[in-house]
Amino acid sequence: MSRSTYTEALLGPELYRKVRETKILVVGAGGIGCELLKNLVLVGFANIEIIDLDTIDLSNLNRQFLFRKPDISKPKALVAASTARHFNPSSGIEIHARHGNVKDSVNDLEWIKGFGLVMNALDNMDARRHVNKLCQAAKVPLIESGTAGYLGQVTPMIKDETECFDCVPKPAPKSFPVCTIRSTPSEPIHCIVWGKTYLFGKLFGEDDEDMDTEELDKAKAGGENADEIENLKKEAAAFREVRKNLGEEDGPQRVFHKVFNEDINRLLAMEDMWKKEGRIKPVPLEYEGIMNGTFETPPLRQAATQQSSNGTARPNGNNIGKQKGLKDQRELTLKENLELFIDSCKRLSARSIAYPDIPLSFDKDDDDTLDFVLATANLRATAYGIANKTRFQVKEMAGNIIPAIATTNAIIAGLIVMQSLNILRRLPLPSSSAESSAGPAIRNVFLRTDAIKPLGFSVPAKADKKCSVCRDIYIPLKADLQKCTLGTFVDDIVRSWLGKAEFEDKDEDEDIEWTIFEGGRLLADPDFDDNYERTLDDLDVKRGKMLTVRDEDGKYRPVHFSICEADIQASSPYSLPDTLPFIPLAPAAPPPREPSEEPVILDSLPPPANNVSENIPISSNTAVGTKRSAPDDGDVKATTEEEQVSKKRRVIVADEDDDFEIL
Ligand SMILES: Nc1ncnc2c1ncn2[C@@H]1O[C@H](COP(=O)(O)OP(=O)(O)OP(=O)(O)O)[C@@H](O)[C@H]1O
Ligand SMILES: [Zn+2]
Repeated sequence: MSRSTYTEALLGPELYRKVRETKILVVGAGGIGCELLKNLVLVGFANIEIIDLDTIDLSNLNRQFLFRKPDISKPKALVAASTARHFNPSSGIEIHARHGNVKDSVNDLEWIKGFGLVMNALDNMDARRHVNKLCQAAKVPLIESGTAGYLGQVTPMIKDETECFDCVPKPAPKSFPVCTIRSTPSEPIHCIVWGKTYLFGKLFGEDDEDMDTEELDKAKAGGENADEIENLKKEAAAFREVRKNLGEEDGPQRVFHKVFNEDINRLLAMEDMWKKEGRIKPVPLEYEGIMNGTFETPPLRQAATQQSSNGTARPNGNNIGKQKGLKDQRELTLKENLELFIDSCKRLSARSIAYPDIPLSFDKDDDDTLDFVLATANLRATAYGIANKTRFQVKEMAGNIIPAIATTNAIIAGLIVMQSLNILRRLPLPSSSAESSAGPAIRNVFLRTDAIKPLGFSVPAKADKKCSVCRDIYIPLKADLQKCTLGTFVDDIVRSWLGKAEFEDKDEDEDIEWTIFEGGRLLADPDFDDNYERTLDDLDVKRGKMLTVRDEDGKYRPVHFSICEADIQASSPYSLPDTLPFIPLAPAAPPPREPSEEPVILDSLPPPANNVSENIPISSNTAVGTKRSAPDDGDVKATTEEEQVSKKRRVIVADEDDDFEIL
């Protein structure tokens, strides 16, 4: 009896053949990816490609069971494949492992079309969106998944049948007004964000004066207190001074004095600022007093508001330090925080001096950076009468950690395989030319903390008609980029070829005018043909990118020509599909976006370590509101596609990078 006898009997010969023949792509070899790969191999999937950009870290070993200690620093995808292969040695399984970014240009539309089914096991929005777009463009079914602590989710996404990843608007990640962070914190998280994104950056990160000024000017324009903003500008200039002296013996002590004493005194001098209801004045910290135990710790703000404005002084924290328990889970005394501040400053400044060209950045797993943020946040919290946090808590909050639980990942990986079988039932055998059939219903599956019914199911929603990802038109364009000019693209491909396509509700004499974009760049429009002579290569339109074609009136859905590897046999510099697309009408333009209530936001935290859940919004690692416009490039108009479109239509179109979430 062979190893596959039972599986074959269970699935039936036809489904089992599909399992053997369908080419599967797994994106991510982390917590879910490792479990998934192991399951796929055990079920008998025989043609798998797995891609991951990362190498194995010690912290992965507690839940990514395809890895062992000697594998640390090796590429995840390669090790995962070589371990998993042995689980089913007799079955002729092929696992093609790739160490790389799924967003690399070689992973183009033609590449993704080579798969029968794609499974995401990712941890960030950016990559999820990218794979979603590729799958929608190529019409390849995608199973999206994620976990967050005890919660998890599996969501099949099938073109024209279910919503796609981008159909659902994503909530913006938590952000805070700049003045709350810089001048008037009221919660521990405000102090942590300040230590991690502001003070850390000022002392050890990239010193970007322009960005700083720009941020503060924006805050002022957005209505924040003008005096306060001027004050913050002075403070930023003073930082440049202390940063220079950080390496000296008393450098950290001078930073302490500036930040926790001088700057606080300066803020206190701004009487108006403290008149606002609910604001509690901070207390400047004193180095000598803390060190010799004479400094009187300010009362906690709850106590201060409940009692008189004088409040009751907190004990000096000397008893706190004697608490029992794990080292990381006990609260430090004020003196310990100060000592840790000085010590971590020294460690970090030694690193900065040793490698002056490499700006440091916060990493929850880097003890020096975590110690600095811990001490800084607690010192600031003390000055403002805010409760202190333990090292464990600061790590969790600063690292935006949602605990990754191996069992949750394992359950979700199992559910992905169950859904993949449902999808395979309706797909034709790769070796047959039949159309896909209406197979069993596919379901979104949720793992939740309900002891009676831990699994929930829902029928996937239909695609949102307005979704700019799954409702647009995608066309593979195999092009010799050194030969194909933009003029050829506009005249031969857009006007002649696409012009012959069927357009919904098009009048016979309607003459469509086109605008061409690549990502955020406007390359051509009816009044702008300066780039016509340039080749696509010269315009940096490379494999994996898309040339987007929009009609001037915004009547039709945009058409994206996805650049694929040139067909070497073709005599022409480009080749197109045999059939012309049908171009539907665009949905009505969205209403102008309301200005946000909080004019200036400070991006706070990086993406969480793990994935998704039913109710927990999880942010991307792309910075809030940043536009990835290309560098100015000759005649190319370096402006965003959205800006151009919105100018033309006088409609403000939401930048998709502003919206993150996860489902
Ligand atoms: N663009 C990408 N291309 C390929 N792989 C990616 C991409 N983005 C993320 N990944 C991979 O997806 C996997 C997600 O796994 P997981 O959520 O368990 O994260 P992790 O990095 O292993 O763990 P942790 O974040 O907790 O340290 C990671 O191995 C990561 O390298
Ligand atoms: Zn969609």
